[in-house]
Amino acid sequence: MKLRFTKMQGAGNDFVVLDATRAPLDLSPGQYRHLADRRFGIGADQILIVGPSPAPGVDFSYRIVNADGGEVEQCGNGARCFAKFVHERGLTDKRAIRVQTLSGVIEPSLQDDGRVTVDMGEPVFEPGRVPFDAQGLVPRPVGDHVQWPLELDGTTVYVAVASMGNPHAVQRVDDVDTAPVAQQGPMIESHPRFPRRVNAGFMQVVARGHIRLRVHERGAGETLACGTGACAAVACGIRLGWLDARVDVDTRGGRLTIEWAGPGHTVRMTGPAVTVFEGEIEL
Ligand SMILES: N[C@H](CCC[C@H](N)C(=O)O)C(=O)O
Repeated sequence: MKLRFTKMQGAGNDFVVLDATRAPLDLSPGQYRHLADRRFGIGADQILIVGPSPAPGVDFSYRIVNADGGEVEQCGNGARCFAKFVHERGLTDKRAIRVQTLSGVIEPSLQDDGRVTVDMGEPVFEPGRVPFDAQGLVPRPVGDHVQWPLELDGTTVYVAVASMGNPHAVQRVDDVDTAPVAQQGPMIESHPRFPRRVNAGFMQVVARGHIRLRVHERGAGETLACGTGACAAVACGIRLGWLDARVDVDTRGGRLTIEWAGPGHTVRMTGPAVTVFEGEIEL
């Protein structure tokens, strides 16, 4: 079958976006993997499937599938690209759009400068809800948060854990450029203490309002940017006492700005969303 798609990127995190607002699309994990394949398919970190409104008061739904074919709960850079997509295709004339995801309703809004701001909801830190199995571990209190020791093949790293709808484990490093992302990323992603696996963040604190971040993503490997990873890193960094309420996050693919006023508040993320090309693929 012929499948029309739109290729988009948000700070270098790239997506194949499929319009399922008029007709349902149900591809297999193998077909999603093929679309994401950078040699035999189109190439992308994630596939986004945009669907019609699932309920009154919500404008659209959108599903996220990682390059490995697994469906996941949330995607921050994808949310910005979703908003640009529905606007550019005339599927809505709203600038603030409510969209249902597996982990709840989020609200991207298009800014005058072309960037998109998304209310990403509240971060969750309770280990059992990340989910992270903290059984038998002694946490290290830092600020008003904790870091957990994670045994990685002989070395111990200390991570803060948080969920933005999807799971994140964030560690502080001196320099992201020399951080062991390639070695530790896959070990953290599949560590047995994360029953749903996890996105592994490596954060360098440049100043209280500025970090550099690399993320080895669950189901996709290291991406040039991870929106939910930036939200999780900043929320943990604020609670650990290292960051202020507004932080510029420099990723390898571009800059995101994250704001969080602390527990009881939602996290707001602002960043770019760009359509690269449209095409059609024979599936
Ligand atoms: N790899 C993530 C999904 C995509 C998140 C990322 N691309 C973002 O911008 O938040 C996970 O398995 O939870």
